Amino acid sequence: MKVAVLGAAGGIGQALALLLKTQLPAGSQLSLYDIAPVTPGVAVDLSHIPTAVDVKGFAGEDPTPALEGADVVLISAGVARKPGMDRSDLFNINAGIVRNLIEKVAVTCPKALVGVITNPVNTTVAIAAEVLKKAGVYDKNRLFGVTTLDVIRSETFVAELKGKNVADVKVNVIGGHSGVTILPLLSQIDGVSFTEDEVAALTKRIQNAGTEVVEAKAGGGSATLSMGQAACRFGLSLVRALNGESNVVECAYVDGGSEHAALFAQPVLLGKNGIEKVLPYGELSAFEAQARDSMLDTLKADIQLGVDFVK
Ligand SMILES: NC(=O)C1=CN([C@@H]2O[C@H](COP(=O)(O)OP(=O)(O)OC[C@H]3O[C@@H](n4cnc5c(N)ncnc54)[C@H](O)[C@@H]3O)[C@@H](O)[C@H]2O)C=CC1
Ligand SMILES: O=C([O-])CC(=O)C(=O)O
Repeated sequence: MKVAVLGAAGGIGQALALLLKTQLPAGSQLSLYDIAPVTPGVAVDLSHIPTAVDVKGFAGEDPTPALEGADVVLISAGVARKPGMDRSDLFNINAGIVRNLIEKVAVTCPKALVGVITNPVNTTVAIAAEVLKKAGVYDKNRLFGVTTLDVIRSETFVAELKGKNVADVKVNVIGGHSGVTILPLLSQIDGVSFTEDEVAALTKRIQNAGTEVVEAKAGGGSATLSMGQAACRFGLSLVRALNGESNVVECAYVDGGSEHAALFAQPVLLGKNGIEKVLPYGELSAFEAQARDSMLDTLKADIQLGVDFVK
């Protein structure tokens, strides 16, 4: 199994690479790529950790050597927010970065499962899909926007608020990955109930959690460590499914035939070819149904921006 991380010298990339080095199954290969010249050194550093995961690092303009033979590609290359910015403000720089990287994926490892972390995810996944279509290698079951951070935040905040063991709290988050498009399905959590005020406040906190980190870091970037953990969880789920494990389910932002938008985050069953089945997200409360419906204009506009960028 070979996992490639693009953007591997960055805040997310290094945290993710560390977690993968310690948690990938024995015999896996970890391939790190970044334009930053330090990247081979990041790989040497990780290679001193005693696990049976082989790490190689690549820098420079061309990601091809890092992508050769990759089964899973996780992309966190690009710029991060500073206070006062929206995720959409990252579009100008990150759109081109994702397009260029996916062009290489399309040529070098078109069958890989690709997880896009780079923001604005609502748009960068649309860009990735269009680039893969143009190259004639698009398989909607193999492309994912990584929204796992919204899931782990929801689980953490709910456990904190309700005094639960976080290991027992499971939350699905649907929609997209920015502001009002992030919709945690709090009404469905087993054994937990909320007042209307709690639902409103908690939903808002989850939607603004990225900004909470950006402001706390005060110009030093956005979530990197929690995102490293989230991306590791998602990447390991892809690996487990590729290895034939059954019942591997994650929420992700996918082209899953949603009635709501061309790309929509919801739970998916993962298998050897990526998405095995898009799962229904279940019944919504009145609050959630209203929130879902009112996010759709924003989500569709974000997607269209990506489609237009490639055309
Ligand atoms: N999906 C999600 O839930 C989240 C997404 N993000 C996004 O992830 C991205 C990365 O964030 P950080 O790691 O904190 O940023 P960072 O600035 O620490 O790292 C980004 C890395 O990308 C590299 N890079 C830039 N252009 C590249 C290219 N063409 N090819 C390869 N590498 C390239 C840089 O050299 C740098 O090492 C941002 O767009 C951020 O908004 C951040 C948190 C959560
Ligand atoms: O908010 C940001 O810019 C980074 C991000 O996507 C998150 O933390 O959810």
